[in-house]
Amino acid sequence: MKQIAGAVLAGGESRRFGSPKAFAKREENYFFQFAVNALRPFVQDIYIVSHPSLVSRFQQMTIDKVVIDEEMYRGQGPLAGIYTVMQRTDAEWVFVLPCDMPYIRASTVAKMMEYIDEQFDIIVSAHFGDIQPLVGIYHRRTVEHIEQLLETKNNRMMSLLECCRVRYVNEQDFLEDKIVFRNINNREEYDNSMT
Ligand SMILES: Nc1nc2c(ncn2[C@@H]2O[C@H](COP(=O)(O)OP(=O)(O)OP(=O)(O)O)[C@@H](O)[C@H]2O)c(=O)[nH]1
Ligand SMILES: [Mg+2]
Repeated sequence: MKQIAGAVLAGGESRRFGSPKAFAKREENYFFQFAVNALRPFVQDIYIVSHPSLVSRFQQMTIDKVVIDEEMYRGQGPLAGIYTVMQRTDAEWVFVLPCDMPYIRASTVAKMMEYIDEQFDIIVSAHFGDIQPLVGIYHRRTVEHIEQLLETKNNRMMSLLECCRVRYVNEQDFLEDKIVFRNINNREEYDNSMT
């Protein structure tokens, strides 16, 4: 099997949520743990990529690698997180998940991985037209494009997708419960999803 690393993006500021989303809870687990647990069976290493203020908290809670966004691009969003993990790993592919999808499943990760294909640079979830760049598998060859975008302060994930060969995995490839891709941005979404 191709070498693959896991990246859990947890370097946002959770401004809308009001406290670090990675440490919000669903049942007995912290949000970031759902991403970690979903990736665990399939990847060699998992990198939690966050920012300096959260590092020690993560380190107390996990055996996985906790890294911070490269200083040069800190504050530039998820692309900076993916860039950082690609600098740390020599894995050919990086499976990216956000820290705020508390219904994500290992079975979803497994099904996405079936679409890894050297003809593509990126495999991305796009169920029912809902493109989820943060549920995606990125080949390390994309790092050059990522770097170019970050250099020019273009931080949009969609800009990366536009300049790469992307396999959009949709509901015809495999049917997944919509709840799996639910991400939590604010308190209202949290309250609605927990009740
Ligand atoms: N490593 C890293 N991850 C990020 C960065 N910005 C956002 N993320 C992560 O990307 C995912 C989606 O981001 P958002 O939903 O915007 O979360 P957020 O930025 O923490 O929240 P807001 O401040 O409300 O936008 C979350 O898992 C974030 O932790 C960043 O600069 N670096
Ligand atoms: Mg944000």
